[in-house]
Amino acid sequence: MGFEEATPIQEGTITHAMGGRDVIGQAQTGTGKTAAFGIPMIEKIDTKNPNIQALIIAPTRELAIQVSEELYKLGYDKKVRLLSVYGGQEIGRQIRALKNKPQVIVGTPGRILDHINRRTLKLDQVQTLILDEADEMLNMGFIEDINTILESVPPERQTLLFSATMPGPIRKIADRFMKDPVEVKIKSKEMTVENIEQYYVKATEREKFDVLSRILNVHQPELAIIFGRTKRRVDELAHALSIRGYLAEGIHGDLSQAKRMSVLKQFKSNKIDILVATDVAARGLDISGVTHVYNFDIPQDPESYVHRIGRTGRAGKSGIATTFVTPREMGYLRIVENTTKKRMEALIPPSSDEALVGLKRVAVESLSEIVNKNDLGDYRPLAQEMLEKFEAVDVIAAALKSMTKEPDDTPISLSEERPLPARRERSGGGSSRSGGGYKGNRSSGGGRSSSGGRGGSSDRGPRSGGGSRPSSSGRRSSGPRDGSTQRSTRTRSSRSEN
Ligand SMILES: Nc1ncnc2c1ncn2[C@@H]1O[C@H](COP(=O)(O)OP(=O)(O)OP(=O)(O)O)[C@@H](O)[C@H]1O
Ligand SMILES: [Mg+2]
Repeated sequence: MGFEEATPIQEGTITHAMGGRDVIGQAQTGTGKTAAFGIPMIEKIDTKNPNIQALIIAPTRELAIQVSEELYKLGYDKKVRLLSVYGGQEIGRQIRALKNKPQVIVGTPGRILDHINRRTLKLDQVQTLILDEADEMLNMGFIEDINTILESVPPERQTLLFSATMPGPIRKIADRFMKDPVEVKIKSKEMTVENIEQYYVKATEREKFDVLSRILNVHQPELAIIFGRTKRRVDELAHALSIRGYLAEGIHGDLSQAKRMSVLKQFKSNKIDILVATDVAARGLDISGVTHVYNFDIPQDPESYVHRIGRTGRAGKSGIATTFVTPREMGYLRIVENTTKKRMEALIPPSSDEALVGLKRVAVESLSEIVNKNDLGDYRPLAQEMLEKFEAVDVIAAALKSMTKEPDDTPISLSEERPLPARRERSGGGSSRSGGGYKGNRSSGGGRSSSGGRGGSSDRGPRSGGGSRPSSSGRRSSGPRDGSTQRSTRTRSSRSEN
């Protein structure tokens, strides 16, 4: 795969895992945790044994697909048979594929459970169980599903658990599911990788969009991800950006699986420059070349911030993260900084003149590129003709002028998002969160109709915190990512979300 040396988390965990120990691995985003669990897992597979020998559970469909792609590469020479099972894909096809004796299964909790219930997935020979992003699966309320899945896996298995963040309650999972695990935590001063420059921009809710477009014109990101708080927000932002001429598409949990995959594919192949996303795209996704991450809405908790900005600056590359904060939300900014142990630098929003400078620079770049291609054929005689009439510098200036995309002020409409409830800075840092309650408990989503008026539904899991957290109101959305869906009332269609 062209790797030259092991990353620290790989160096720290592979030997233990090969020795059969249970391992908890924590390291910053983009530092190769997939291969850290993937290599020992693949090494252990007996290719002559037709049974399922390893099960990897990931929180989202996109992640399940991506992890299986990386494992496929790792197991390619050994000819390990691998299958991914996730919601949104036709179950009949998966059932047929399961008959081809895969040895490794990568899946999302809901769909794995579905197959267990249909008796189409036999896990009694599993020797390695891996939980990727275990804390997110807690956030999403998958704890009971995971419990049930674990009952179908032999207790003498090896268990590996990996994530960039490990809030306290994850230890409970470890106590419950793991045997004397080795904990490998790659120590670093900060929770986020050094090669991500981190900025914040103070702007009111009304100013945000124009400030964003000016910043985009100055930054000229090659590939950017913009995070919005709710599904509606993401839809509106993607639409508004398209109106202003940016190549942007939205991705969130209400879109069909086919749409989610096609948007990601377009983004990976540079057909769109900007991916607008809810937290669905925040975890684990490894898209090379993401140069910029924007938090159009500041995330509600520090872990989410860490994962969101970790979509850039991966595998040693550099990246820039910019977080918008409304004046009332400054407390959240401090909470994030206390947790990550890293100060964000204030970014002064560029003026429209400065944004124009950025646009002019783009024109210069594209003109230079055309010159360098040296494919001007019959344009040259026309150029000669013009040069007889005008000064060369004027002709070039005119060309640049006509190529410069003047800042677009086509009106757009964006529903106002209420700021997060005012929250004071807490001392101590660490895994600071409100209400003392951990957000992972599905049944603790009390007070969920208390913040009436906040539009759009969150695309993340349930939250506790005594109703102080924003929650979905009005619109009902499906899927376990929606905190408003109580376990007991969970429908089949919501199950198939994952
Ligand atoms: N030893 C290595 N040398 C160079 N690149 C590597 C190495 N190991 C993994 N990579 C690459 O680094 C990128 C990030 O890896 P990966 O997605 O596993 O990160 P991660 O730690 O799981 O991040 P996250 O916390 O966001 O899930 C991938 O493209 C992967 O192929
Ligand atoms: Mg990962």
